[in-house]
Order: sequence, then C-alpha cells, then structure tokens
Amino acid sequence: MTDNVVPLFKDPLNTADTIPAAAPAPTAHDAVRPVRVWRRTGRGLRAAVTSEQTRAAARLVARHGMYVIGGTRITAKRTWDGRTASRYERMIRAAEAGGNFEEAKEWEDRLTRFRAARHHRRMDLLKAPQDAVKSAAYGTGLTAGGLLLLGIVLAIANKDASWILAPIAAVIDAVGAIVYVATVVWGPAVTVGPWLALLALWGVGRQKQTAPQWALPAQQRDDVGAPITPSIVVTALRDLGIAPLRNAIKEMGDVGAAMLGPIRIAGCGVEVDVTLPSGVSTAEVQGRRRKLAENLARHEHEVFITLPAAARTVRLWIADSGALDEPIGPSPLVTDETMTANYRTGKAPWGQDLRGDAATLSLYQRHLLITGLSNQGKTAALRALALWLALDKTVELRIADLKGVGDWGMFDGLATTLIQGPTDEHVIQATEMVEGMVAEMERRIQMPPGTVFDPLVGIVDEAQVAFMCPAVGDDKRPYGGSKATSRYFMAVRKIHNQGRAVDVILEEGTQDPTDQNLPKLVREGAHTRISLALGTESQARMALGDKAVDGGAAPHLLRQGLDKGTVVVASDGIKIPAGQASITVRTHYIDTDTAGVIADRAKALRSGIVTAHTVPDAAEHEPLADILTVLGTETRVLTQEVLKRLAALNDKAYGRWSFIDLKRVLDGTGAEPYKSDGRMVIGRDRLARVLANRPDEGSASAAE
Ligand SMILES: Nc1ncnc2c1ncn2[C@@H]1O[C@H](COP(=O)(O)OP(=O)(O)OP(=O)(O)O)[C@@H](O)[C@H]1O
Repeated sequence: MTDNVVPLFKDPLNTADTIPAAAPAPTAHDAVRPVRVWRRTGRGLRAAVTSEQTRAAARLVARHGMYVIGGTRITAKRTWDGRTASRYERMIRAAEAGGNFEEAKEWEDRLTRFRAARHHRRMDLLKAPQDAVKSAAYGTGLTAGGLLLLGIVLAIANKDASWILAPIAAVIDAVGAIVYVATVVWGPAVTVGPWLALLALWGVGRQKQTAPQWALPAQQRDDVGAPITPSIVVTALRDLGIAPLRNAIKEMGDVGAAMLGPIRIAGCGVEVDVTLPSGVSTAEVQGRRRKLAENLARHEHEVFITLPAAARTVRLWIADSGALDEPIGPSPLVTDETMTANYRTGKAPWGQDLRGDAATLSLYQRHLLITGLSNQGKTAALRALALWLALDKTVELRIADLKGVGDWGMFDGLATTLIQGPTDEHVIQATEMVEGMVAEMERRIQMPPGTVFDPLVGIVDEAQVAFMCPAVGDDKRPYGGSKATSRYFMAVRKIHNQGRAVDVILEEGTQDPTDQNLPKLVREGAHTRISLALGTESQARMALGDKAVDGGAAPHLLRQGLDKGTVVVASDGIKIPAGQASITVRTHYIDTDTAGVIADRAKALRSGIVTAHTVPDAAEHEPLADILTVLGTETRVLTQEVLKRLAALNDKAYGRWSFIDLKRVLDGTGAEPYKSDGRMVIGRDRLARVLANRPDEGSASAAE
C-alpha cells in the first residue's frame, strides 16, 4: 500500500503494525474544548458590568439623580410646610414622643394662631375678585386721568394741542415694547427655565446630601471618623434596635434632633446629652454601646455612655476617630522639677480625662484600691501616686511589692520599709508591715483628741499574693485567706475601719480580681477604687462597685494591651462630672528610670531616711545601734525625730517608745540627749564613739 492510500478497513493480517506500541499522551491542545459563544458573551458582560468604571459611572448617575429627587422632595416639603399646618403638627408629635408636654402645648397654641390667621386670609380671598375689579377700575381711571392732565399741561406749555395725547401714546408704546421683549425672551425662557429649576433642585439635594451612602464617591463613602452631626446621632439611636426609641424617632421625623442637647467639643471628642423618649430606659441604651458605636462609625472603646443628673438622659462622649490611641504628654511630676506635694490639700497630677482636662486625685484620708489585668499599667499608675506623695516630706511611706522585680526599687532610701519579693517569706514580712501600721494606728487613736499626725501611707502592690498565701504562723493563724483569723486580711480590715481619721492609709494594687484574691470586705473598704482593663463585667463590679458599673463605668470594655494606663476611677477625690459615678482617666506614664529621678528629688527633700528591707523582730534589736542607724548622716537629730524614725524602723520594738525609754538606754553611755538651741537632741559622733569603744556583746533586748 502506497503512502497516499488511506485504508478503510483494518488489515487483519497486519494488526501489529498499525497499532502503535504505546498510545501517545493527549496534548494540552487536545484538552482545550471550544467555549460556547453565549458563555463567552456572558463572561464579557459580567466583566463589563462589574468593572470599577461601570460601577463608578452607575454611582455617578444614581448620586446626581438622587440629589434631584431628594431636592424635589425637600423643596416640596418646605412649600407644603409653609402653606399648611403640618409643621406645627409634626412638632407637636415630636414633643409628645419626647415626653415634653410643655413644649407640645406651646406648639399647639402656635397652631391655633396659625389656623386663625389662615381663616382670615381665606375670608379675605372670597371678597378679593370684587375688590380687584374695583381696584382695576379705579387704577385705570386715575392713570388715564393723570396722563390726560399731564398732556394738557404739556400742550399749554408747548402751545400745541397735539401734546394732549402724547403721554398716553408714550405709555402705550412702552407697553408694546415690554410685550415685544417678553415674546422674544419667552421662547428661550421656556427652554432654559426647566433646566434652571432642575439645577436649583439638584443644588438643594446636594446641599442636604440626599444621595445614599453607596452612591457616594469612594473617599466620601468611608465614613469612619466622620464628624458627629445631630442627624448622625439621631440615626444611630434610631437604628439601635430599641423599638420604642425607633418608633418615637420615626414619629418625630426631621425633628428627632430635638432629643439632643448641643453637641459640644470635649477634649479629643464631642459630648452630647440625649433626652430619651418616655418608654426608653437609659440602661437599654447603655447596654447597646457596641451597636451605638458602630452606628456612629466608631470603635466601641471610642464611645462612652454615662448618666448625667437630668432624668431620662444619657450623655454620649464620642471620641474623634483614633484620638484615644494617641499618647498623652508627660506627667507634670516629670516636667516640673520644682514640684512638691501636700498630702492634705493637694491633688496628685495623674493624667487627663477624656475631655482632655487634667485629672488630679486627692489621696487625703482615702484608702485606695487599684486593680486590672496583668501588664496594663497598674504598678505604673500606683507608683505615680506614690511618687507624688513622696514629694510631701511629712508623708511616711511603707511599701511591700509582692512581685519584687524592682518596680519599687527607687523607694529605697525614701520609704521607711521596702519589701520586695513574691515568696511566702515576703508575704509574712508584708503582713508584719501592715500589722505594724495597725499598731501605729492604735497608738495614734489613744492620743489626745486633736493631735495632728504625720501621714503614714502603706502600699502593697500585688496584694493578691498576700491573700492567696498558704503560709501559717506559729500561732496557727494563716497569713493569707479571708477568715477572721487571717492575718493580712484582718490587718487590712482594721486599717480600713479606723486608719483614715488618724492618717494611717493603705493603698493596694491587685491583679485580675476574684472573690478569693480580693475579698469583698477589702474591696469595699477602699474609698478610692480604680480599675484598669478587666476581663468581665463581674470583675468590673468587684473593682469599682455596683453603683459605678450601673452608672456606666466599664473597665471591662477597655482594650487589654491597647488601653494601657487608662483607668476608670470611682472616688470623691477626683472631679467627676455631676451625676456620673465614675470617670475615665488616661494616666501619664512614668517609666522606672524617670521614676528614679523623681524619687531622687523626693530624697533630697528629706534627710536621714533609712529603709528597712525586712520587718525586724521585736525580740531581736539593738537600741544603740538602731539609734545610730536612724541618725543617718546628720550631726544631731531632735529626740522626737529619733523616736519617730525608730518606730518606722521597728514598729514592734520602738512603736510605743517615749523620751523616757530613749533616755534610759542612753543614760550613762556618754551619748545622752543634750540641749541644742533649747531643744533635746542626740549627737551622732558621741554615739558612734560609744559604740566603737564598746566591747562586742551581741544584740540586746530593749527590755534589758
Ligand atoms: N500610662 C501608661 N501609658 C502607656 N503605657 C503604659 C502606661 N502604664 C504602663 N504602660 C505600659 O504597660 C507596661 C506594664 O506596666 P506595669 O508594670 O505598670 O503593669 P502592671 O499592670 O503592674 O503589670 P503586672 O500586673 O504584671 O504587675 C509598661 O511597661 C508600659 O510599657
């Protein structure tokens, strides 16, 4: 068979030759199947319809179309409102829906007056045709007569009778000219007029932004951070999902904004009071904070809902978008190097409230509790207050930091006691420190009424470690827990109950509160309650109390990790807007190094402070050595001051000492108290000599 002959039948004899050894793999070309025309057309159409240009064009057409439609609607409504009583009726409905019956009555009076005036106008209109005919007849007669008279005067003046009709002819010519001009202008006016009217309607619609959001250009469509206007607030409230509120706002129509007070600039946001219609509770609005924030194109943390004094009113504070994430400036404690403090009359500069005003906190005779999740800035916030207190040299600080990573290290040489560490041993020392404060408190309480005491402020950071401590003392009393035998708990309770009046104050910082690590009685014993970001509302209630949370305090809505240093405060020591139960403060951050600089300034204001790093055992002490220690570097120190410093050094041993005890241990040593400038003092050099020459006899008890 030649090459150009195609066999129609398989050659049965030569099958092996015709069957290829292996079938060739199908090529890519073989796999491509032709695409049907209708499918290709469909794809093309879809691409064209969904392309960004097409969508932009559709939006453009819809937008400008809606401006015209909206403008027409608004103009028609205005005209209708101007001619009918509908405006008055709408205002009455709005006032009634808002529960403002006084205002409703006022509008009703206005409506009655409007109807009476309209009735008069209509009655006048009935007589109008006769009046018009009469007026026209009089007018024509008078005008013709006048013109004729003018013509006669002109004829006499010109001595020419043809002047008599000249004025009338001139008027007829003028009317002719006007008619001529009108016929010329009419054609183009009829053509252009409707377009001008359309332009005017479009202008009204554009001004009032009647196009829907989706039809706006991309940059205007992104309404995140858009300025807050009454209509945005009213729409946000309407769409909250509270049926009575939605219905009332619908009833009110355009005048829903009557519910709002003026929108005021308040710090990095705006503030507006909303008087809710009857049937809507403030709690319902508070419970929908997230939805309200979303409706206002804000994040939840950027909207705060509080309850001012006025009934049925919520106060909304709405941050400028992103403004809360901007840092606030440095603390005045850092910038003002000359700053000193006054525990009694002063207020610690602490941060800024949301309105951007300085937030200052009085610590005078108020026990304080600050809680928050871990790493939210609790220690920094508490330490900032302690640093301010340290700038009042009359304040004695005793500090136990039960974390002990050096956050409070700068108080070495400033606080009279500084315990740093997380172990049971540290808890035992912290407990003894607080018990020492109790002893001092009881001593003060027994002093004659009216005695003025220097403030004694105890600070326990990470106090939850103390409450959770499993250690039990020799007397079988546990250090931790919240039983009547729990030592830390009972000491704290005693100070909470009686310390305030004698200026023995306790400030505690705790983490992630629970009923176990922060017992109820301890929470409620604090006058100033502060919370950083927390996990749940029930924790917020533990931290700040039910009253504050019911009044809108929401530390559980602060963002963990993002709102570091932002605190919600319930206290009468800080200025809280009338009617509110709490205030949100963004605290200034003072880092550990800067805190060291401020602490150095505080140390320079004081002298001779010796910090005890453990609470000494009353049984083991050496009075002469201790006196030398508390004299510090000063040449001589008043005996009264020595007694005070001794009590601070070892309250158990020296807390009840008087001048007699001091004299007793120094008598016969050669370092007895002596008079200097008329006051009893103890000289450092004399005592140092006594101790240097004394044979080493170990420690002695005060009782010896
Ligand atoms: N006011 C503030 N502003 C901004 N950032 C802050 C502020 N306060 C604290 N921070 C940041 O938070 C971090 C943790 O602060 P801090 O140690 O005070 O938290 P804490 O709540 O005490 O932590 P922990 O519970 O673990 O002891 C700081 O290192 C700092 O970066």
